[in-house]
Amino acid sequence: MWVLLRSGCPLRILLPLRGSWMSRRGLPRNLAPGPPRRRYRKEALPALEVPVLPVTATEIRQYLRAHGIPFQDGHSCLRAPSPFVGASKLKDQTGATTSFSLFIDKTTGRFLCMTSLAEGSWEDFQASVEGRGDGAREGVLLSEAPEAENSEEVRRIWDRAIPLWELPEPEEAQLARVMFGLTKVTDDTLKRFSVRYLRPARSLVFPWFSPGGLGLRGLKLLGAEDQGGRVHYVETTIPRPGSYHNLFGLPLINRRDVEVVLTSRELDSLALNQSTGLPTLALPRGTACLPPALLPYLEQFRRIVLWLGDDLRSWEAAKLFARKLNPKRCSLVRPGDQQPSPLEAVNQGLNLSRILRTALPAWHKSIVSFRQLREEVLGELSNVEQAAGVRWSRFPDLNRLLKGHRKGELTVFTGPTGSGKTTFISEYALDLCTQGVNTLWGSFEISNVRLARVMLTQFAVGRLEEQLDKYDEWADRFEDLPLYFMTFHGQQSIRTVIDTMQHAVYVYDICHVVIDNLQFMMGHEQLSTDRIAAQDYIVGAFRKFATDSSCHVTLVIHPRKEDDDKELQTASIFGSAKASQEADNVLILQDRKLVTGPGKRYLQVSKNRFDGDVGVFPLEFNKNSLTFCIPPKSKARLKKIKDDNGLVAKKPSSGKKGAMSQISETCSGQAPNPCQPDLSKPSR
Ligand SMILES: Nc1ncnc2c1ncn2[C@@H]1O[C@H](COP(=O)(O)OP(=O)(O)OP(=O)(O)O)[C@@H](O)[C@H]1O
Repeated sequence: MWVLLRSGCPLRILLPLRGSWMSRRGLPRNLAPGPPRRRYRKEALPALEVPVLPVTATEIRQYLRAHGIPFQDGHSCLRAPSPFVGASKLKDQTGATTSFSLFIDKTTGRFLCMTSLAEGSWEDFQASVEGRGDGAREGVLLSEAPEAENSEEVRRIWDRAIPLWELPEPEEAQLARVMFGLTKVTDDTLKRFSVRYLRPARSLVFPWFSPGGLGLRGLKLLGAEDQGGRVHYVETTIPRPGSYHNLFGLPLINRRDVEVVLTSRELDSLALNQSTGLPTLALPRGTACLPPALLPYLEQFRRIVLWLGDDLRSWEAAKLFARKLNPKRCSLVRPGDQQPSPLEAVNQGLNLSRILRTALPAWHKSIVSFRQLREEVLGELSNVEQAAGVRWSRFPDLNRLLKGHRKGELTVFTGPTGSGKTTFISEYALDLCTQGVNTLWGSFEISNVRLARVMLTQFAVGRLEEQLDKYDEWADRFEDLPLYFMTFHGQQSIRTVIDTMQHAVYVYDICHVVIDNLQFMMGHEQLSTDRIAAQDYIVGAFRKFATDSSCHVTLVIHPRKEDDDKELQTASIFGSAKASQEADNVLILQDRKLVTGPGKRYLQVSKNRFDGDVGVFPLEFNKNSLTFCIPPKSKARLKKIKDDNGLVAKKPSSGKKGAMSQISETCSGQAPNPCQPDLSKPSR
């Protein structure tokens, strides 16, 4: 595949840790290519590539009309004649015209020519239309996409893999079928989808063919491990997940097909296609994301059924993806006892066509009745744990209070100047990110390089300065996290920041945005009343974004200047009471070093809209790894706080009186006196 020079930005995903028989890239050691080549990039960090001026669908239409370019309006793209196809190529093998083979994404303006596979940004397209260099107009494409460098490796693995039924030992084939749950999937189905088996890695191999059957672009290896009676699947892709854009099953789609079922796993697609005969496609990275680069391939379908899995996460992903695909053509299969994942349904002997008929339309008007909501409410009630969100692995006490990290919520985080807010929130977000929560960082105060250094240290749980030989290993793993950084530094307008966040949600399926900190969007208002009004407006904008985009926003806000020895409360957040009213959660990093000695902090949850549990727990700081943990020998433990007067629960009880016993919630809801936030520290 070829891309224009300015196009493309990396996508990232967490790969599960691999067993020792795997090389660093997850391939069997005897198949791994020689010493790892180090790729140098202009941008070391996965910074968000946001168009300078975001384009709207109306502007794209106006531009095309103004330049006399005919177009057709599609579900998520506009179709136009491609300037990247020579006249001789305008007929494909079936003789049909391919003159409208350019797909322009209505939200981002990015284009893809389905015939030549040229792609680029809206600016690239305009430049080519106006003949402004890049050679794009003449179809001279400037650089080779990175996956080409993997082609040898891909070919080598593919050639060593064989169809399951050609395995010499029938027992081995049977074992593989059992491990992958394929006992009811026929050889015919595996053959149709060109699935092979790689013996040394004991993995299924799913190919990624170029559209039009032009060759092999990549592979996905699926290994299965037995973990105490449960099968744990391990995926490895070539190229890396960020560039792995395979819609598995695409070669089997006929250009006249108008309906398709989207699944999150290749195995589900096999099962569905076999038992219903319907066209099926599997998403490249499951429920983690639907990259817009795939949307052109889905334009031909008038109806898309999303059957992504059997849990609440799959359901939420299905709703998000339907927005991108145009909800009016989407239906969703709701997870439930009688509606497991497609492969499981086949194995249980269920009727998959009947399940597909129960799919719910994704689109409804802005007013809904309980009848439309009842299925969703049932979903939440029967998956209580998942409804509570993703749980932190490093902060069990946070799970006890907040229960988890949920989409669509707004968390306000505050703490005294220099108390470690950035350091803590970095670990708090990293923890979620390592569990697959696609995260976008807006660090306006400290540079992205410095932030990434803190995060990498926290990720490796130790100082990398002293073990530079391990740097590449950790950096490789870190690079695979679904983590992005906005490139802003210093003051920014809220409009630009929200536009960037919207772009990131669309392109990278971001579920968590961290803004450090709000004061950098406040402009230069001098009067305190203007500052309060500006902050209220900004908080309102983030609140609306979180709800509308079903994305969690964590917003760091400085406290008002108060006496150093006074504890902070909800009312200490700078500005009016709007921030705490709009927030679903309020977290305060209490800096009680005077009482507890250096390094010790307390995290207080002073508002929790999900279930009302508030409380406080101690955190100990490790200066080497820049991480926080619960002090091992401390008698002070998590305390749930009922109200100003008393505790409702504590586990186990605290020893000392003092440190935490006075901390109590005083969420008065009254606007505190406006005064300046503590912005004494300059940007770093
Ligand atoms: N509990 C702690 N004990 C001692 N040092 C800490 C602790 N937490 C963080 N630090 C260190 O203090 C410094 C400042 O931390 P950080 O930037 O996270 O604070 P902050 O509250 O975000 O600051 P600001 O108010 O300027 O935004 C960092 O060098 C960090 O490593």
